[in-house]
Amino acid sequence: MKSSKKVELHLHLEGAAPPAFVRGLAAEKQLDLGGVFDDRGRYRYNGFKDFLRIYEAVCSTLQTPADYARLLSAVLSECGEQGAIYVELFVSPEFCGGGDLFAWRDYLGAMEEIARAYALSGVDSRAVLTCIRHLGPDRAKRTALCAAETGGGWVAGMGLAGAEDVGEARDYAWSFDCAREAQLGLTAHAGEWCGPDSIRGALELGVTRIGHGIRAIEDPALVRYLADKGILLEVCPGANVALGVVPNLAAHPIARLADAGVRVAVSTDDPPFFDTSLNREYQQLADSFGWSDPEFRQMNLWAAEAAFCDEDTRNRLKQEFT
Ligand SMILES: O=c1[nH]cnc2c1ncn2[C@@H]1O[C@H](CO)[C@@H](O)[C@H]1O
Repeated sequence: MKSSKKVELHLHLEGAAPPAFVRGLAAEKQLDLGGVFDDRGRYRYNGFKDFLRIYEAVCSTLQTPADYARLLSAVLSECGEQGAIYVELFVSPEFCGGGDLFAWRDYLGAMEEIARAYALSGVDSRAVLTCIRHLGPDRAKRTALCAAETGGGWVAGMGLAGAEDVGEARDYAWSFDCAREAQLGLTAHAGEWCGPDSIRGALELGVTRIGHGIRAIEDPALVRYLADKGILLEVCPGANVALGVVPNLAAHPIARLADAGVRVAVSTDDPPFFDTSLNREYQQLADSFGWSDPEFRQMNLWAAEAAFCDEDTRNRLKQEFT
């Protein structure tokens, strides 16, 4: 498992920031992060809403394009250690210059330079610009404009994350239409905290992938629909267990969804928050469901097919898993 190549489609850039890295930035900037860390230096939070709060405290240490370049370098380095050959990162212009297009271009330029260097060493990546649901539809429009204006290269998609129970997916239709017209790939978080209707709402935005989506399992007609349409679920089992969406991995619906013909691909979401890594996710799936090389190859092939990259990259990735 350890050295096998992997595609990861659901990784929040700030959520992948190692605690030591964030402590270093806070010290440099003389920021007091208060209760962000526990006494062993790990991120501390109590439930999902508190997780979102701590996430934003972590983001407060990331203040310049250079900070984001260093973060991306640390994250892609770890992705490489875990065997990732292609990664899609959720990046939010709201955190990179407050949603302003000109500021975002500076952050993007700094990150693209790092992404190019890692691609040359075998860890290719793309960014999925992510609207933050609990900041509301007007702020999301700014992300959509950043995505539309800077899409086509490293910026390959747009997504929606944050508090899933705030508003309706259709509130974000303008932003998703804007991104679609700019030919970006589309994904949205749904069916992590809210039920099958949240997934139906996300599908109305025209997404080809769902972030999490695991509560589809409660609705057999929806499961059939996802399978028939080839909608891929970006599943993060360790995150779901850590946040208490499912009680343990054995109870996780990933295997039942895959058995029902739904395309699933495993990711780590926010690995240091959830004490996980890609290798750990694979190992735990192997232990819980008896998955081995054939299942992992299939999953990575689905991920390659659903990736928001150009066709040359897709074909190269697919060759790795066929
Ligand atoms: O597991 C998750 N579920 C929902 N939202 C998340 C998760 N992890 C991070 N974010 C949210 O994504 C945005 C940055 O990409 C942040 O708003 C963060 O709170």
